[in-house]
Amino acid sequence: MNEDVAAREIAREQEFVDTVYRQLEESTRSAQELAAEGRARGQLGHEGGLVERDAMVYQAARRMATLDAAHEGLVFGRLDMRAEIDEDPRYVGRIGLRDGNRDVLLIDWRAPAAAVFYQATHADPHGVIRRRILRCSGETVVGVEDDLLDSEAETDLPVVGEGALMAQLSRARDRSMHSIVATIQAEQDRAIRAPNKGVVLISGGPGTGKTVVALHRAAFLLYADRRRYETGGVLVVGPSGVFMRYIERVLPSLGETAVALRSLGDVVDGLRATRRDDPRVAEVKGSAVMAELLRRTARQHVPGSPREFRIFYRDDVIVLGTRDLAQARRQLLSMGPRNRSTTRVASTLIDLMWRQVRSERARERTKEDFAEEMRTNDAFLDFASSWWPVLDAATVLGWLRDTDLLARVADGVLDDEAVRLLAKSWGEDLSVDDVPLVDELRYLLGDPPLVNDADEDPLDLADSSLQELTTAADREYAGHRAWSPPTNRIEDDGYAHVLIDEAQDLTPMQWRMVGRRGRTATWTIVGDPAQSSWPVPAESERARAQALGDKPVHSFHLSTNYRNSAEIYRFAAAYAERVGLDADLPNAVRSTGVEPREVVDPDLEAATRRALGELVGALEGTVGIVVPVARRAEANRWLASWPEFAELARGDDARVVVLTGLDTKGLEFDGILVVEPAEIEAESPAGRATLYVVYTRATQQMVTVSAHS
Ligand SMILES: Nc1ncnc2c1ncn2[C@@H]1O[C@H](COP(=O)(O)OP(=O)(O)OP(=O)(O)O)[C@@H](O)[C@H]1O
Repeated sequence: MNEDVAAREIAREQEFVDTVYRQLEESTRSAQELAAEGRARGQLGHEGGLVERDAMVYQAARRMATLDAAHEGLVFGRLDMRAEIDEDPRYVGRIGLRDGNRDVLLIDWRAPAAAVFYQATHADPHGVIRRRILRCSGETVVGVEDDLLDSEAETDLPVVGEGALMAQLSRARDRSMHSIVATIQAEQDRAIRAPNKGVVLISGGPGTGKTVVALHRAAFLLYADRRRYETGGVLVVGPSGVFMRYIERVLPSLGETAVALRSLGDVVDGLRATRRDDPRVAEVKGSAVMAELLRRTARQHVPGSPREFRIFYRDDVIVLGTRDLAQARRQLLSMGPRNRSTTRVASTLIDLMWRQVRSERARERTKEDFAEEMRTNDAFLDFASSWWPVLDAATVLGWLRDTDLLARVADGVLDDEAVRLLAKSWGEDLSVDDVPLVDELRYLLGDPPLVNDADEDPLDLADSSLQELTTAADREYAGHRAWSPPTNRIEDDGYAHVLIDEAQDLTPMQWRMVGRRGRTATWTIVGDPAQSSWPVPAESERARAQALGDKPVHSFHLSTNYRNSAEIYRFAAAYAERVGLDADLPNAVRSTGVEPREVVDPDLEAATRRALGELVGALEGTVGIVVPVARRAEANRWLASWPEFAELARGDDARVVVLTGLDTKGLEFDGILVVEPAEIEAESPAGRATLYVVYTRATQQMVTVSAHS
């Protein structure tokens, strides 16, 4: 195919793309005019609805064009069909658009009419003769890539290009993930468009597109039933803040903003944790038995609360002693979550006290008189509210810092070693693994009744301190949420759809936490068991099954690795087999001719420096230096002291970064430099799976460096 043909085809497509952008301008102008007119008339009727929609479409398109300008633009696909199906070409884009006559100009990629763009194959062309992908930079078409799907069709359509998929896979990586909307493959498309019932479970080995497929599915669901998901909310959960930042631009670039993106440390509204516990501690905190330990904790006496109350009533001294209070506690706890019973405390105590009223002078009064007097008695009110205060979950978790209390509630639940680890683990701030514990306690304690559903009891302590957990910083992602802001109340925790990425890493306690947010939701769950860093998979499986209840599960499997070069993935797969990981081994399609290198050099620092120099010299994009946790500080010091990399290692979009094995989950780099892989393998019970994850992060080149062979 000569270059003239390619240039001519590009020029033709440019004409169409120009028409699309002109139409956008046009729609906006008329939208603005109509809006102004509507405002002048003081109303927006049916026309007004259309105006607003056009204006929104325009805004969305603008944002997308700037966000992903370097990759695919607003218009990215064209189908030429058999003449008996459609004589005109069909264009597919990130949003749908109509021309002045309201005829379809551009089909939204999520619309049923666009499905054929992804599902047509050589074996089954679905009436498509030629599929074309347009590469744009901003509003300019810079290339076209064609696939002739129906070679038997009589056609004079020219076929240009080498294949868009390979071009996209070979591009240099920056620090964020991109949309794959133009090159979604047929097996991925089936998972993206799966009917929204129950649970869609997407599995597949490393680099098979699980994350991108899940995100495109979120965008698809919002398109298919916008009203439901915008009001009910979509929760997307990934392993870490770094990972969430890595994927965060994909949804907006698909036109979606109504999604809450959360890392495991900030699933609970109002809490944000980034600190990770040592793996052994995380194993204790994540285990399902913590639920029993916390159930006991939530029933404890409030530390430091009064254990007795005395009051003089007429001729009687009334005493609420240990036994009475124990009885009152049992009674209140049997009525449901502790905070919900705050409105019943006064009446429960008054009942017990009234039984002690004996004197004649007192008996002249009725129980109602007595109750009335107590309800206005400051000493009684003070006692009741400090004996049975509204409890906030984080405070109750803090009770476990008391080693006696911890030993009491852990008796028969945790062994001595686990108790010791837990006792040492509490930091100044919450860790990622503390968050599900706080959430568990929130549900055990319950929310205090709201003012308007409480009765007239003066002990209605409805202004819960839980409310204070919400701050502006807690809602960094609030912009992603089109529905009402978080209230931190249990009844508002639920979402209409819950999407879990890297699901193999959720601990049982984390499954309980996300499960509470998806009781009535549909779910998308993606993961790869071989990459799991949780040491007791069977326990996690059980917790997952519980979280999902009896929802029907529809499974999809992805089988092609689009990330790693074939050379790198061969190395990783051989490792997985050698160490006995029961790995799902996908087929890596792209070969670079560059094998991974294993360097052994007693001077680890010099060898690392040399290897890094070679990688940044050979590659255009990012390089990750992956080190054992114990060497992270040292490796950062090395990097800071090497002047030749100072520029590359600076800033949020640095090309070179230092990470631990767990930090690399879900991410990818052009080059990976693994320092002391044997130590990464040895540093945690699931170290082999972690090292397998590390070995599957590079797109182009990988080097390992060890001091000893
Ligand atoms: N159809 C596709 N077209 C272009 N690129 C794709 C396609 N599918 C996947 N990719 C690319 O392959 C890489 C891996 O995708 P992704 O991270 O979603 O895989 P994953 O299965 O979640 O990986 P892992 O489990 O190893 O973290 C990404 O760079 C993604 O953009």
